[in-house]
Amino acid sequence: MAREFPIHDYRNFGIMAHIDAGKTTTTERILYYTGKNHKMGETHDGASTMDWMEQEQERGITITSAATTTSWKGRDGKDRRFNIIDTPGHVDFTIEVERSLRVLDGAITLLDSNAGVEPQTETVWRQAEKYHVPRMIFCNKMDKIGADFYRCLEMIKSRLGAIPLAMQLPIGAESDFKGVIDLLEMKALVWRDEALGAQWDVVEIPADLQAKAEEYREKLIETAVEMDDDAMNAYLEGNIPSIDELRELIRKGTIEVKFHPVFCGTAFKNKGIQPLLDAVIDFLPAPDEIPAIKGIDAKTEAEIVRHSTDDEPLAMLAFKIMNDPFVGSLTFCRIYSGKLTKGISVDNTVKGKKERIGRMLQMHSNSRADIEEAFAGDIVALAGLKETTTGDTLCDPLAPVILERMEFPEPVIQIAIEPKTKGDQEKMGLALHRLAAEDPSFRVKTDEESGQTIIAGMGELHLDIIVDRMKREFKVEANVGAPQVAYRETITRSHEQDYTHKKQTGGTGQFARVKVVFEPNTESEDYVFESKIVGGAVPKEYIPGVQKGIESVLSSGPFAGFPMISVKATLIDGAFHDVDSSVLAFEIASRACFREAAPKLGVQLLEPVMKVEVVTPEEYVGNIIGDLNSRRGQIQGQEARGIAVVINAMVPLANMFKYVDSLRSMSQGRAQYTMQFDHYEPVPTAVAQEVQKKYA
Ligand SMILES: Nc1nc2c(ncn2[C@@H]2O[C@H](COP(=O)(O)OP(=O)(O)OP(=O)(O)O)[C@@H](O)[C@H]2O)c(=O)[nH]1
Repeated sequence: MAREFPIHDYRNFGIMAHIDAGKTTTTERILYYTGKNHKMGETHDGASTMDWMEQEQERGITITSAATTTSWKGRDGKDRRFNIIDTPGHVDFTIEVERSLRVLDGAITLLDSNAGVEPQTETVWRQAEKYHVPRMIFCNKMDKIGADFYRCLEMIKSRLGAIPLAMQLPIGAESDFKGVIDLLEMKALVWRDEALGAQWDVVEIPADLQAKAEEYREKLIETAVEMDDDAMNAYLEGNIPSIDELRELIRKGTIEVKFHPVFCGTAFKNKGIQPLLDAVIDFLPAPDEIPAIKGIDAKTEAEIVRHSTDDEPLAMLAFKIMNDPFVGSLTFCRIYSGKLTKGISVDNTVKGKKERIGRMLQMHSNSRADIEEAFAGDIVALAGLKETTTGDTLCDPLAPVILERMEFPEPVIQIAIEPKTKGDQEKMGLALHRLAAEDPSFRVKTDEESGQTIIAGMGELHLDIIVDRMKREFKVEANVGAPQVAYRETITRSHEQDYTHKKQTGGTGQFARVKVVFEPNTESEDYVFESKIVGGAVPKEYIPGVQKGIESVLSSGPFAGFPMISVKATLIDGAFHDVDSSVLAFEIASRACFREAAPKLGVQLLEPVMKVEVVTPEEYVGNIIGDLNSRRGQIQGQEARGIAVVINAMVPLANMFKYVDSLRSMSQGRAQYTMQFDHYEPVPTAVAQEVQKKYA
């Protein structure tokens, strides 16, 4: 089977919006117009087409597929393939959000034309900015009271620091919104009515808007010609580029993220969607128009690049795992290079495992197609993968590559969690298990002493979102405990300790003597054990007992019971008894030996320190820095990003609880932050004593 569409005719894009801007409505209209839909429904009335799971429809909840494949005819009459990738509504620092942004080549950002750029729009926007995703903007809800296209343009400049390129002007607004002026063609598109699938007439620009249209066309041309010196010089000499030339220039500028074409309409009243789809073809990039994906050779770790073509070896990225009521677990993958055929075996280079490609599906809005083969640029849903989790690379075993080197630091924060009703215990376990499979930075464990379920992750917000998803997606309500910092303990001094364990109460006794030097391991956080026994003072078979004995006592440090890191132990001498010595006796002796030594080792409490990045409008910088200082934070620097300011700081995790709320109130909701674990650092004495009181 050959490929259906050349790669140049693919558009893999997402629709990004804050809650309530109309993402669901717009996506539905797009799916309807792109012809794969047979039914149409409003959101929340129980019949919307994205709600393809029947029980979900009854509850009126939208479950979108991670990616929906459809097509649209360009102005040249030729079909293009669209893969519409779902972007999560929650924008936070979980791995999943980053992944979905990673696999799309371009995006449409929706604005509510009445509200303009809202704080949440800024969040979504900055996230996409980080990944350099080319974006167009659709000012939706032009039919709403208070809708103001021109204010939106202003806010794109002032709030987002971005350059808007108005491609259209609205004709009328609010209940009087009739259609749009196309500033390239200089024609008016007036919709006949508000029904779904309503036609529009292409007419002359209304006289009262002619001057304004000319003014904005000129602005458009001036911005566009900046993309090309020749075009600019020609323009300065009075030569206006042709419409096709302008399209090329705008395409270039959009793909290079120099500016953002802006459109307007109302998804709800079915106006303006089709021109937006034309614009996806005209201005958003095909997979072969963005920089090739980088990776490393799984064997040599040398950097390699994979281009968007079928001719290179297979390489794809798993970006989302979804549970499907019919097929079970589905792994959504984007193929970056090469071909994928049903039945072949591929390498999961991150896990070091093989996977067999069984059932392969392409998801449409209300149907799914079994496919035998897929190509570079495609997004496929694979059923029955066993080992693969979000973020893994699957590839040709003969050309092993890791597309993205992600290191997952140990979780630094944990909370105890229990279901609100006892009956939900099993459901909760299942839900947590699924969520952990999707997100490698999230862990679940059972506390051996208390039997409690403990969830651990990268931060408070991370765990909040997990609990929230459990409620929304798995219908399990849970009570959660207070978040706890994952402290560590270490030693700061060396000491040599001699210890003899002797127990002789009739029958076989126990005997072991060990002499151990304990010292800080300055090389790493690991526990290192070495034996310097010569001449059989401690027979070889007992030495693993010594190593194990010390290791077991390190899991709960003497200061407050936290795991110990960076300890080196060297066995230098000892003694044994022919009959009474055993591995167990040496284990017991070594444990006691460490306990005895502990008071002389200068045990110290360590806390996780987070690398925090705050992105904020300039006016809040002073307050935010002051607040970070009061949290024992150390400011590393600040820099401009667009019109926003990025503040970098190192802050102890213990002082970052509820930071999201403080930041929100300090900045009227306009600043965002991300944080990740950076290193462990000694806790100041006063704070350490508090911790000791609480935990020891
Ligand atoms: N007046 C007007 N209302 C709209 C338009 N588009 C969407 N809406 C309404 O806005 C509300 C939110 O629309 P959704 O499509 O559910 O928005 P969403 O962004 O998916 O929202 P969440 O699912 O909550 O994230 C719904 O009541 C829609 O009917 C529009 O063009 N005009």
